[in-house]
Amino acid sequence: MVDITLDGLTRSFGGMTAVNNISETFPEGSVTCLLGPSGCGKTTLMRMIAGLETPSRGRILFGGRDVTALTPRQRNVAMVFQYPVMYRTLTVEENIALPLGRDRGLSAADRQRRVEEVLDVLQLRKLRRGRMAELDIGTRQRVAVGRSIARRCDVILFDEPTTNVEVHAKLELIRAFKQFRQQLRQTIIYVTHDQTEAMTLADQIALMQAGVISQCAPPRALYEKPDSEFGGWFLGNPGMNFISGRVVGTGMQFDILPEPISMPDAGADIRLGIRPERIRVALPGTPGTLPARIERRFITIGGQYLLTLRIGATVLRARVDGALGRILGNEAGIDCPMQHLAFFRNGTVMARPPSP
Ligand SMILES: Nc1ncnc2c1ncn2[C@@H]1O[C@H](COP(=O)(O)OP(=O)(O)OP(=O)(O)O)[C@@H](O)[C@H]1O
Repeated sequence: MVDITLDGLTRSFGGMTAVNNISETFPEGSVTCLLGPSGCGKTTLMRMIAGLETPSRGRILFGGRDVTALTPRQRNVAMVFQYPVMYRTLTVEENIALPLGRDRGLSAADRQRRVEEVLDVLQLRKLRRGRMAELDIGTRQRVAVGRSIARRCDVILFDEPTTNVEVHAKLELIRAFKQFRQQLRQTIIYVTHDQTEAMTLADQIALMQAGVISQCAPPRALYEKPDSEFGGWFLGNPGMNFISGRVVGTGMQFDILPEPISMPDAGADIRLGIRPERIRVALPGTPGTLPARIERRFITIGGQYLLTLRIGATVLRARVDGALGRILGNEAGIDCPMQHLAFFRNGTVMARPPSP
């Protein structure tokens, strides 16, 4: 097992910088998801780690060894792409075994043992004699994963492997991924723009924006304590609410709070953030709540309601369970508990948030 260190890694294309001076370490045996909006540099970063793209500046180290100048094979990495690269006329078993043939150090018995192990872990045993051409894309992708893990590389890189897979096969693939993760602890980098996938699979998420990693943290920590408004907005469906306030004396007044907050360095550049599910919504007039108008509502797949609320000049979104959502009219009472508030100055979380 190796950890992966990026040291000032940069890649420019002409005047455009796709990856900008990234320094980060991904621990050995962990799954790191590179997550971010389209064009933020995820694929370019992954291709550099793979050895398919040459950095303009900076170094890549595997377990402390500088691999920047090495080819993908010399780096001992395996890759799984959006479109699995397969030999369509070969069987599942033959496809998994193929890359093992290049390993001269493996005996025929060892090779077979590895294939059997992969067939078990990915639940492909029944399909072992099936030809690739006959399989759906989700199963083909599972075989591609099998090929990558059979080689026992130090590092496996996944580039949006579930993008073209239909939803049921996708769940199957994710289940298989988690299964082999428990058994073989290789270091994995997984590129995705699907936050649910990242939250499910990752030990840590490297959230990218415009060529940099804006935050790298375990999924829960990233969700609960984003470093930036970008993190609060990008994660969550819908993302965090951001609310501007008014400076009053030595504090700030926000429409969603009953009292001004004392803040010696108050300023219009400060915004308050709260996640939709952290807002307590109650029947109008409930003690401890402020009156809010319900402007819109719709029911979500899980049966919850997503409400658009107005309170003074502030509009925010909140989630409520179905039972309450059904009986609410046009008014509600809301309470935004202090422990669920985040404060941002110019888009960056404040190191010392104010207290009430
Ligand atoms: N070979 C290239 N030549 C020129 N520009 C490139 C090249 N490869 C990537 N870029 C640019 O670099 C930026 C980052 O691209 P990249 O594919 O890494 O982003 P991404 O986050 O993977 O996006 P997506 O989620 O859409 O795949 C984009 O603006 C892209 O147009």
